[in-house]
Amino acid sequence: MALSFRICSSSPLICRATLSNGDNSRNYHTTDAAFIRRAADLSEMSAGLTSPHPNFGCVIATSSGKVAGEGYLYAQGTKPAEALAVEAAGEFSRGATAYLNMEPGDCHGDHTAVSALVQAGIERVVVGIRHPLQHLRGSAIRELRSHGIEVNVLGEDFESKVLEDARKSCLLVNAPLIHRACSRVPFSVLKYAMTLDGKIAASSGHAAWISSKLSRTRVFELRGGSDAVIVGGNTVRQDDPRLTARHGQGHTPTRIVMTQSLDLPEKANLWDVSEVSTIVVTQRGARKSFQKLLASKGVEVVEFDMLNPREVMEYFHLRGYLSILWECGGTLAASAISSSVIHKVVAFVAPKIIGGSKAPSPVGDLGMVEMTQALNLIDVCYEQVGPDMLVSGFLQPIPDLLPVIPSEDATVEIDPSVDPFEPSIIFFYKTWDLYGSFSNFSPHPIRMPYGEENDDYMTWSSVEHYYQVPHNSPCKMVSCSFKTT
Ligand SMILES: NC(=O)C1=CN([C@@H]2O[C@H](COP(=O)(O)OP(=O)(O)OC[C@H]3O[C@@H](n4cnc5c(N)ncnc54)[C@H](OP(=O)(O)O)[C@@H]3O)[C@@H](O)[C@H]2O)C=CC1
Ligand SMILES: Nc1c(N[C@@H]2O[C@H](COP(=O)(O)O)[C@@H](O)[C@H]2O)[nH]c(=O)[nH]c1=O
Repeated sequence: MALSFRICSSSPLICRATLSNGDNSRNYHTTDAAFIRRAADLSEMSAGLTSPHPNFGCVIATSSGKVAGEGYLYAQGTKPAEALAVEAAGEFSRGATAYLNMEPGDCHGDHTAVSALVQAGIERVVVGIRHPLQHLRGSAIRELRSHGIEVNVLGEDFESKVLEDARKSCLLVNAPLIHRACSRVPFSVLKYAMTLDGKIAASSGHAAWISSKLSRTRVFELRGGSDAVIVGGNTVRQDDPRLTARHGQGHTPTRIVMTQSLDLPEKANLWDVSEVSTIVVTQRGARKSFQKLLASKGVEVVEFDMLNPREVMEYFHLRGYLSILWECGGTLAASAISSSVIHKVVAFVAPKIIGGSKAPSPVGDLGMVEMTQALNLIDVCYEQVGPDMLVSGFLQPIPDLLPVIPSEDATVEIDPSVDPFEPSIIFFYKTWDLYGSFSNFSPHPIRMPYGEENDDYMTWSSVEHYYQVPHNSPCKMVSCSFKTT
């Protein structure tokens, strides 16, 4: 059975989906699957810009299978995909079906997405996946149903191979958020370019360039879709990289350098933070004078008692980072894989041979001695990019939301033996949780009275800014009158 999209320019309808042969229920599933996939594709158009929110896409289709309107969330804080789609569809929304790659995050009293669908007269909503965050999960679906709208969730209300594939595309476009919901580290992708004989540089360390220009543009896109790019100290010394996204649009990720020695050059492209910030993570106490030099250039230095990929990733998870692109050499890559923080691998293989028994390879020592120990990638994809072959796959599967996160109605205590009010346990607010505005890293400002008898108020950009105020400052907290905006 085939589904085709035909462009129609004479009306606000964008295109028409037509089905050929097959029985009705299969047609029904195929249509739903195709529109859900389209919603997932749309949602990915703003990858990197919506973080820490998910990528949302919405397609409004009439009962005759015509697309009446489409929308996707452009960036954090902009109009929801659902509102844009019903605006585009206009009167065609009445009685239509809305396809959403993900249940809307009906967050902190903001009902814009649900209201837009209800007010537009949508009759049925098909949802690819429920919202992965526990406190948002199920609320929008319940709200829509309370307005008499039929809501179908893929994998819950009906199942078939074609719908399962569509659901998978919804999991893929929001893999970073789903990992956030289920683990304590950001979603990490290890990317490298290697020659056909498996080298990521010549034995001299020279690596510019292995992959083609077209492949490197794809890398810029990957960077643009990530919250941060990370390299090891040796890559900074060898390559003096910029690590910017230069594909001409969108977001540029934070650059992170992981170095134990802090033995880095005084001048480097990464120390130019005029357009993008750089964070250097290092061992506590390493080269204090160099730390000062970096700070004077505007580079943030974060010291760790135990500098290893897991500690570093847990730290960036707490800072709200959703996705990290590892562009390091084999030494750090091996350490990151061994620490189980790499979820996906993206390799550009160039049809070149450089040779050299000492030339570096993409992954250093993992301590494996037999081929049976090799890590097998799953969901592997192959794509030709110019002269190169792009091979990608997952080292860890995307957690399946169905069994891992129960719906809000069926929520049970994860560990009933842990009492959240036990005094010895400290719980930190996270930006994406309920009351996330109290997190140190939330961008919400806080406002405090300046003194006991003074009507003046001081405002700090975030809780972290407030924390940085010296304890003996007259600005210190005198009463607990938090006002978050
Ligand atoms: N073709 C490609 O895609 C790429 C090629 N390259 C090439 O690879 C070569 C560099 O490879 P490589 O030396 O492996 O570089 P890495 O980027 O892996 O850097 C290794 C360094 O990372 C730092 N580090 C911090 N913590 C750890 C840890 N827990 N485990 C391991 N390392 C840690 C150390 O820095 P420190 O010594 O400062 O303490 C270490 O020396 C260069 O020739 C470069 O051109 C690099 C990236 C991609
Ligand atoms: N040599 C090599 C790559 N090398 C990676 O790209 C970094 C340089 O980035 P930039 O300075 O922003 O252009 C370098 O430090 C290393 O991490 N990448 C690739 O896609 N293909 C290549 O052939």
